[in-house]
Amino acid sequence: MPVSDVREPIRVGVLGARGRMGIEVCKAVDAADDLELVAMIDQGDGLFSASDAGAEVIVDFTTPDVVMDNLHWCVDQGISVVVGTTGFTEQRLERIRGWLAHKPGVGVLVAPNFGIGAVLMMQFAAKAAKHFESVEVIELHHPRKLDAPSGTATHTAQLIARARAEAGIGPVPDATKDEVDGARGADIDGVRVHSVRSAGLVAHQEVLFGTTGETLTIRHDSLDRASFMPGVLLGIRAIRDRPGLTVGLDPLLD
Ligand SMILES: NC(=O)C1=CN([C@@H]2O[C@H](COP(=O)(O)OP(=O)(O)OC[C@H]3O[C@@H](n4cnc5c(N)ncnc54)[C@H](O)[C@@H]3O)[C@@H](O)[C@H]2O)C=CC1
Ligand SMILES: O=C(O)C1=N[C@H](C(=O)O)C[C@H](O)C1
Repeated sequence: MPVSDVREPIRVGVLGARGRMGIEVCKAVDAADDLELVAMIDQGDGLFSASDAGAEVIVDFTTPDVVMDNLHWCVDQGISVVVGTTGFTEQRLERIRGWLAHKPGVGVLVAPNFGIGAVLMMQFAAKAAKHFESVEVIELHHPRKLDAPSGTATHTAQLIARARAEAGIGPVPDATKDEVDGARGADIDGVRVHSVRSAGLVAHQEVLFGTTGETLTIRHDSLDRASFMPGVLLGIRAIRDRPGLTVGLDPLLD
């Protein structure tokens, strides 16, 4: 191979490196020939060790309450970021766009779910949405998850709501009066979302559609956190060539 074709490995830092996802990401980066794990940072470690180590891409799997500060710092340093942490509202995404406007070479990927099957599940749900009058989302996760509903469920509900609005479908029919708060789940843009937490689960979601005489259930199961790694590695490899904000893994899979 000519010398000019040999690319240096991408230098990667991981935030939340001692967490469930962080540990898995460190293993996956370490095992990839074209990536070099240069910084493993968790709570209490300084972010500066990532820039000192020359990280070119940082992966963030931390918590919704710290991720914006982490991201702001990375963008300020000119480091591209792959973010799996949840808690992203449209207001948060807009703030990131504002930071990136001053850093034209920097890319940020925010993906509610890096599982390829989960991305397809969301796409299939968005496609099915206009054909069914009823829809509910049920997400099921391990009991140590800090947030509810999951980022994936929120994103799915938003996609479904947008597809219904574009197709001119009215509200989901529902004559039920809540006798107990929460019995009908959370309302996200008019779509009911139910959160189940149980030992033994990792990350799962069902989207249940219904119309006259038929139902359609679209279900995805992440049985192991290894399921997220192909998507995370894809993001790391792509993000330096995608300046600005990318939301969701979809454009990288096309
Ligand atoms: N987008 C996706 O595909 C996926 C997203 N997630 C999301 O990723 C996030 C992390 O999930 P888990 O790994 O299960 O949680 P976890 O609680 O196991 O790990 C979070 C880690 O972040 C660390 N941390 C907290 N503050 C920090 C800071 N300021 N700097 C550096 N590290 C800090 C914690 O000490 C902990 O080790 C959650 O928001 C979860 O919903 C989880 C799985 C897949
Ligand atoms: O906390 C988790 O575990 C997961 N979080 C993400 C979410 O909230 O959607 C992705 C996946 O569901 C696993």
